[in-house]
Amino acid sequence: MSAVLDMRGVSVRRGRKLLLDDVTWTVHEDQRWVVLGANGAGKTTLMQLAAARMHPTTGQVSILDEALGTVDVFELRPLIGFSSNALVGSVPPQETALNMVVTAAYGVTGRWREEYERMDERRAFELLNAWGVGTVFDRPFATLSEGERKRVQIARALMTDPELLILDEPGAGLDLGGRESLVRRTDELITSPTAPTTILVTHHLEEIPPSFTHVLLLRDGRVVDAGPIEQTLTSESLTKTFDVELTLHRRNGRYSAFAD
Ligand SMILES: Nc1ncnc2c1ncn2[C@@H]1O[C@H](COP(=O)(O)OP(=O)(O)OP(=O)(O)O)[C@@H](O)[C@H]1O
Repeated sequence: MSAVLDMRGVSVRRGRKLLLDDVTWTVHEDQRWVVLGANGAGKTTLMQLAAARMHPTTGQVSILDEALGTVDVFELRPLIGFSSNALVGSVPPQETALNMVVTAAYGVTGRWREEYERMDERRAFELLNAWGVGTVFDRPFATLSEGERKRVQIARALMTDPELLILDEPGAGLDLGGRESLVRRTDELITSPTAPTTILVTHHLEEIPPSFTHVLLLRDGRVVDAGPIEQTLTSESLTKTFDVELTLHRRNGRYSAFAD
């Protein structure tokens, strides 16, 4: 089984603050991971490393068999689909939904841009349609609802047909129907034969699609536990992670937790 992502003794320091502390984590090709942790636990920092957007202060990160620090990250990034709110700040006000998706391809096809443009646009449009936002393709991204933006961001993350897909809080700000539809679509996506290896960051257990196989629990930059979801996601591990007495409930492959 080959490792898509491998972190060994990874720490990230900013000033006096240790954002990640001695994290060791391996993600294999056929696995789908959920990352859970309280606000400020280090989840987004961990995803920035996994998406080759940041280097560790100490330790080794290897993505798709390339060691960070020895590889051109601009060659690596198109292989990684990254959906994160961190991206939204850099979107020009008039950028349309279609362009949000199509520009993700330029890293791969920029050299042949003139010839590939129509093909790229077609693919982007198909992805928008697949995620239920085909009708807003010509609207400025900035004017879309939160739910529509989330779907456009996922379509963008899939544009380059990535080998690793990272969804950082894709359900944040969605209403109940939007969340359920996202869970269903994500589940369909990741159980398809051509699905990329997927990592999902969430604050809400209800957002975990049933087909996720593994969980990593993070607290204060350290790994509390990591492993197969059925054994690792327990009332005890959640209580340790969130520092609140929690009881885990599981029904039809979906999860929820409540304070005692
Ligand atoms: N450049 C920085 N300098 C100092 N501290 C930072 C810096 N960037 C992030 N932090 C801190 O590192 C910690 C981890 O941040 P991170 O965004 O990774 O957490 P998170 O688990 O994603 O949180 P949330 O769930 O609230 O999004 C936070 O306490 C944050 O304030």
